[in-house]
Amino acid sequence: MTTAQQARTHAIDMKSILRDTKGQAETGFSEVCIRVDNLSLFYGEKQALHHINMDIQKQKVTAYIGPSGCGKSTLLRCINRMNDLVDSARIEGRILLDNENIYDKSVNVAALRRRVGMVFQKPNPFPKSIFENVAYGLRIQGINDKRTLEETVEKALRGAALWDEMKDRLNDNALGMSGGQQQRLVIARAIAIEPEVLLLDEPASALDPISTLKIEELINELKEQYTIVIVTHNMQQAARVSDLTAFMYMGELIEMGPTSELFTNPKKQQTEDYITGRYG
Ligand SMILES: Nc1ncnc2c1ncn2[C@@H]1O[C@H](COP(=O)(O)OP(=O)(O)OP(=O)(O)O)[C@@H](O)[C@H]1O
Repeated sequence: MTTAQQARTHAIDMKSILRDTKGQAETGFSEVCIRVDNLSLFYGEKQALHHINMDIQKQKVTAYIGPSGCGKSTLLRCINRMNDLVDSARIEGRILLDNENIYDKSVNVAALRRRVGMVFQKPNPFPKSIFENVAYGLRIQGINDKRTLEETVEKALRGAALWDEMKDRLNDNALGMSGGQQQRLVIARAIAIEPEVLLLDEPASALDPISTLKIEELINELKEQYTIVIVTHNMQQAARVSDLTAFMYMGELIEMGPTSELFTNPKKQQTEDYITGRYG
């Protein structure tokens, strides 16, 4: 197949994914949850994000796509100030969460991270029981009441579609779970403390296709309650799970819009080139 034919086939594939994906057609916008306002980020001298402006809608899934190194994870990590942990990182601009600048000096970063949970590419359960992994966030808040812990763990495991599989194994070590189960456990750990926002950094890239499907189904369910931002390398995945997609290139936000529109009718040539597989 020639490159042009491959690109056309790819575009047709994307259209069928979008057509088959329930709920994708509704582009009704909800309230703004997070406003990224003229955000730039520097690692030392190197500028990794350039004047990003973006609104993230409440209880929608927003996907960040773009070639490797374009700044997707950096931008994601800015939303719960994980970049504070990188000494060389410096930001300019603001990120408003429910209208409050999360970079304001008065902000308590631990409290912010309770409101904005994060799940990484590689599942990172603690070497503890399944129960204690999910209860962890409550315990560090000083909550040790047995009944409260049990209720919360059950609710979080149900929320992460793991309860039925794990209810008889709650005392087993979490490291004995499969990779897909571990990733859902980590999601359960994140939702146990009832954050408002969930940041998912390529949550399925280390998983097999069945576990990936489960994570995608879970994302669809979680958005009823949470605002979700997901970084993904996989455009089909972005098309399947997200309501809105942001395409980034070399630290800039090139285009953002309803996922179905961005994939079928991109406004910028760079977006079109990327989604039709011409680069990246
Ligand atoms: N801790 C760091 N220190 C210095 N530079 C960094 C750091 N983290 C990322 N970068 C650089 O910032 C740029 C953006 O990286 P980032 O990881 O955000 O991109 P990405 O789009 O998520 O990439 P990928 O898809 O490969 O994960 C890259 O040039 C990267 O090398």
